[in-house]
Amino acid sequence: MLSAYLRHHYPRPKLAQDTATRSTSSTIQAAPFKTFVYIGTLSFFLHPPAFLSACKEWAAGGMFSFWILSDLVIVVRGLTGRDIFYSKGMDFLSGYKLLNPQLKDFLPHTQLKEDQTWGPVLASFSRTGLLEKHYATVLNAIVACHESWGGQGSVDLFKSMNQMVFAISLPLCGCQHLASNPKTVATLINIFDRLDDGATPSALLFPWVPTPARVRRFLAGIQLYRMTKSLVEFERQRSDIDEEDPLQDLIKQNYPVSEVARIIASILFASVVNTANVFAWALVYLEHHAEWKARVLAEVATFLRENDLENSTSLVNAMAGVPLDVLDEKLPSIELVVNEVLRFQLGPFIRRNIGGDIVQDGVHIKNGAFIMFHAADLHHNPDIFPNPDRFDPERFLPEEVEGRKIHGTSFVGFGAGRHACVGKRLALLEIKMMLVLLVAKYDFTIADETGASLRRIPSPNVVQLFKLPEPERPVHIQYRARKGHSTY
Ligand code: HEM
Repeated sequence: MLSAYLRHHYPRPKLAQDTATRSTSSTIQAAPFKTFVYIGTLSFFLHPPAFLSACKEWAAGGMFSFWILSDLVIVVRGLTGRDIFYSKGMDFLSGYKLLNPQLKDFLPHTQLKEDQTWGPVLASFSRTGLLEKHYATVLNAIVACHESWGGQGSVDLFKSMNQMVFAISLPLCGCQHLASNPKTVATLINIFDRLDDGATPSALLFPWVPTPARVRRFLAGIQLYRMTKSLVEFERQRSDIDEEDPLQDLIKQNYPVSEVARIIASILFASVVNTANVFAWALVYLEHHAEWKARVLAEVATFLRENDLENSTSLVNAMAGVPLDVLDEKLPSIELVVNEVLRFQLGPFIRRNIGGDIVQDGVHIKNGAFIMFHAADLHHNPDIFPNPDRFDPERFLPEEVEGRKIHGTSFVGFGAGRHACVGKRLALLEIKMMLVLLVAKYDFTIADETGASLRRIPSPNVVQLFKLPEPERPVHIQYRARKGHSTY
């Protein structure tokens, strides 16, 4: 009711003179939105993705700006926008902190020096050396999920992939001790669901109001702190200390427990949200494009055969013996599909300009302003990706990528520039492991929640701006163990 009232009183932006009380004093046209001194542009908070797409339509390819509380956000567009966004002097974290209340609470609080970032600490958790060390544990975590599915049935695809990636990520985040107990894993998943719940920009409004979702998040935070505290105490007493262990590193540097909890939480968020949803979307797109499904399955069959995994007495043991480099090189088609999924589904990114005023192509961005750039400005640009609505993973064949270099950075599925994703290799390896074990054990199809085949690719439900969305309606994976499948 409230949102209907607000929409009635503050309708979609129209092409008109700015009525905002503040002006950007730049050459970027300030959006003609109702702007409130203490809130900013109200319609942004009601439904951020809908607001942004309405603005894009309104601004017809041009740049526009709006207010979040007392901060100006400039949406930079096109290739000029890309150049501004990926230029020097852009702060990565303060942008996400501005808009994502969940991050605001869960990013480390320790003050860093001017030129420091959390990147190296976070990157230390995504070293593939860790994956090598925990290879068998990761494979066993996938198998444990399959065992909970049984030989035949149907489960919610996005939910179960989230559970699977969560279980894989725990040992890689230094929580191998917690990962070994399925009950603890279930509790942690529940904590993260509650932390994620209600993590929309609207939570920035009236943050003092204790809505049920906020109370749940608060309690989940305390529970996570307690679990991390016992983890840190356990790790402190361990005698078999491993020099390469990033959690041990943090403990040695005497980070407070609350800070360790926040670092582990941010790593788990970074590694789970995108990896799980990308893999789930990839299976959905494959279901819709039979020729690609056949191609991916054929590659897995060849991989199993070439590595003598087909008739192994224990697939997990045999697969743990396949070097990660081999996994990197093989199964190229699923990588092409993952890139194409990201090209379709990725949303906006945000930064804060802390490097002084910028003037480029007549656009003036003041120091301190936030800037947003939508991946679609590159990914759906027909000059860069001809016929952009067509699903065509071959766009990512090496020769095609080479041909696009004349455009500069054209694909940002794993980010670009100084904040490119540190977990890309890890994510692709995890996706390949999940794919191989899935195909080795099951025949599967993707269906809607009633069990009917998908007639079209489901619409994404874009609730959070910086997270790969899930579909509007649940999608299921229907599976049946293959006759004579490899034993785990
Ligand atoms: C398919 C899965 C993944 C996708 C699509 C993905 C995508 C991205 C993108 C687009 C960015 C850049 C964001 C920006 O420019 O604002 C990024 C950054 C980052 N990603 Fe990923 N990511 C994935 C998996 C992972 C995993 C598994 C980890 C960790 C273990 C991870 C850790 C990070 C970190 C720490 C950054 C920030 C780097 C920095 O601060 O410089 N990501 N990722």
